[in-house]
Amino acid sequence: MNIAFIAHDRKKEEMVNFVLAYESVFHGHTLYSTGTTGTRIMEQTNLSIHRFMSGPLGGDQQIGALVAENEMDLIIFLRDPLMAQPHEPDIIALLRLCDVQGIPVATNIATGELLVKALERGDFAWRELVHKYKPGE
Ligand SMILES: O=C(CO)COP(=O)(O)O
Repeated sequence: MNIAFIAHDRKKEEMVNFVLAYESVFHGHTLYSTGTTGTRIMEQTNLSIHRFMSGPLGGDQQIGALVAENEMDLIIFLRDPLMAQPHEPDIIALLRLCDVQGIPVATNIATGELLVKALERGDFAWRELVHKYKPGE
């Protein structure tokens, strides 16, 4: 599965702890992130992550491009609901595209945990079919 991690600054520690807790589940998947989030996770885990640009510089949009192509299977996006972000339009656009494609996206740790347990259980197998039967391929 293609999985993306994104966390706003005051949520980065929570993200690192979350990924550490489920590191064994994430091994074997293809991992993506925005720039700083990925750096922080890689510093503290043994996971290899493809890092896009930092969020304010376009990283959310780069992940959004994969969502638009229906390539992303799961997104954990720990947003900071108490701080305005300069790139708020990019964030809204990413979440909109997730709704367009029906991509599971967690915006807080509680939902993230449920989705990772579902991933572990094999509940995401339907996404294999999405990849297999993509229109035009
Ligand atoms: O701003 C972000 C998401 O909107 C996250 O970007 P960074 O991971 O580069 O901090």
